Amino acid sequence: MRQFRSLGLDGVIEILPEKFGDDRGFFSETYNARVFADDGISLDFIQDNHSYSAQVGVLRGLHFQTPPFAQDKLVRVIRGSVFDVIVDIRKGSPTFAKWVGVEISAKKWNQVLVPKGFAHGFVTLEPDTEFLYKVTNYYSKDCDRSIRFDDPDIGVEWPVDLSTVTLSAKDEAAGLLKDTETGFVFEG
Ligand SMILES: Cc1cn([C@H]2C[C@H](O)[C@@H](COP(=O)(O)OP(=O)(O)O[C@H]3O[C@@H](C)C(=O)[C@@H](O)[C@H]3O)O2)c(=O)[nH]c1=O
Repeated sequence: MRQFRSLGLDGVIEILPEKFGDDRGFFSETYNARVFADDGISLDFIQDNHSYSAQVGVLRGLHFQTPPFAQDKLVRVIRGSVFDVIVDIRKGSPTFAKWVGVEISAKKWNQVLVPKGFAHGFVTLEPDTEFLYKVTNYYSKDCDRSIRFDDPDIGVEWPVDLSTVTLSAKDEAAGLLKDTETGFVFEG
């Protein structure tokens, strides 16, 4: 039985897909549209992504795409573990700039649904971490945005030494939430 658990922000949920272990190994349905629909969630995933991070402390984020390329993301880890962070960036939302964090790991076999209107990031807690996710819109370089992972107005408590994290050049140069346009209508 698949379990859904709210992580405390509107539409941000943790999913625990069932895993059937046997002598051969295991089997798991990692996505089933009907099960999501039974829980009132209808999403059209059209792209699958896979990132590999070699070291502990690789920090990717905080990312989102603006309309018309805004994305819902269903994220999971198949090797290693991450501390995953989701931030409400919907202007006017009662929880604007609030964040939640959850450990996602191959061992826990959990997933997180990150809806449109939320920025997303993670830091690896183990070397050789593989992160997989489904998204409901195509990648758009023009609509791709990054907000500083250590923005004091968000105040994410990353469980790692921030002086040693590995960032992309894009994330290194990211601006603050207050300087980021957020007045979009994130539909669907
Ligand atoms: C995200 C993405 C990147 N790319 C390319 C652009 C670039 O050359 C290279 C690496 O891209 P990035 O540095 O943006 O990759 P990364 O930092 O892993 O970006 C990802 O971070 C996590 C936290 C998310 O939430 C994702 O939505 C995505 O933004 O891959 C695509 O072709 N398609 C895609 O969907």
